[in-house]
Amino acid sequence: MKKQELFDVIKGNVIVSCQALPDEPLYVEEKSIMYLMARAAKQAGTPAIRTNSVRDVVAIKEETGLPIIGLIKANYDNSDVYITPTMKEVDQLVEVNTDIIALDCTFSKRLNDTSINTFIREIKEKYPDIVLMADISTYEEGVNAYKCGVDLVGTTMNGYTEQSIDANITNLELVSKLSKEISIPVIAEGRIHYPNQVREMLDAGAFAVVVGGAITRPLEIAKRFIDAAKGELK
Ligand SMILES: CC(=O)N[C@H](C=O)[C@@H](O)[C@H](O)[C@H](O)COP(=O)(O)O
Repeated sequence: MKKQELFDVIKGNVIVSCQALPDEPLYVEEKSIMYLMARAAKQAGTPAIRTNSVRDVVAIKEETGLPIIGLIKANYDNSDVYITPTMKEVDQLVEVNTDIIALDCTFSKRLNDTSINTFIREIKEKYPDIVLMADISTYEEGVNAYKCGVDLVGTTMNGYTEQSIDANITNLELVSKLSKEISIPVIAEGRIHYPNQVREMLDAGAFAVVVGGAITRPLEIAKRFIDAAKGELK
């Protein structure tokens, strides 16, 4: 799907993130089962799916035919960045026709101390038509990614990096601030657990909202209920 068409279908909508890492209950070694989560999300009306790994991109595309925001989580020594951290993962996602490629665009330490600006430039040189979603954790990182020419900025990493913990800004505030400053879609993503938060994010300026664990991670969902029974309501 072309960029404008993608933007048209996701605008004002909820994108469901369907992810299960090897240490999670819904990860099955032999075969991806996340396409079943994606099937449910499609029936509910989501216009796009965010997912991790080549096998889930392929399985979910085949099942739903929906556009995919794809990423590959990969850990490297001496690097704090794990969402599509190198060209190797970008190549793999391009190979399976991922519609939007999500990558960490924070200022966290990257492999061989490379800079995010250089990495974005290299990706755009290699794949001029690529649509990139920058997963950021702070306002400054969002503005920087925008200036580097990414197509969308998401608050995915807010609260997960040292610099964002220090910045102490909620996703709602971040969305509001960024959407006033940059002229590309700002996607609200990360710990959106209740439907009313979706409305708040859109009212704050979010172009679209990604909801993951609250829909597709049963362990996380069950734990919230169990914790509530113990008086630990979050
Ligand atoms: C921080 C990180 O690695 N986030 C990942 C990015 O793709 C996913 O594990 C999250 O599920 C996704 O961002 C959606 O967020 P939430 O599951 O909170 O709705």
